[in-house]
Amino acid sequence: MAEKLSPERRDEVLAGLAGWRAVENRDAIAKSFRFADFNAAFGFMSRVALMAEKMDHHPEWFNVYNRVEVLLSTHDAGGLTELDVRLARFCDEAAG
Ligand SMILES: C[C@H](O)[C@H](O)[C@H]1CNC2=NC(N)=NC(=O)C2=N1
Repeated sequence: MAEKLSPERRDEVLAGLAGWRAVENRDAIAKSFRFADFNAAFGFMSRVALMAEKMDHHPEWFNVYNRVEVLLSTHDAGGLTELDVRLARFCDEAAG
């Protein structure tokens, strides 16, 4: 199982991930993505979903029309791990 990030690594990760923020009262990161329309938002979600399955690491997310709120945390570890960092980077790539 992946290990929780050290406080130092957590700070470093947050500084390096544009638009991602620490979630209050939870060891997790979140970002709000906005797209041109629902089609673009759902395309993004499809790309992330396929990667999430491959990684066996899944986002918590919420979609309304062109907006996708993504929250990442490793449930098995009870907090942030390198798996979340990897999926966050993929989300940024998949958003274009
Ligand atoms: C049983 C299964 O492997 C686990 O529930 C996986 C699936 N996807 C997961 N996704 C996330 N974000 N965290 C997990 O701990 C996790 N665990």
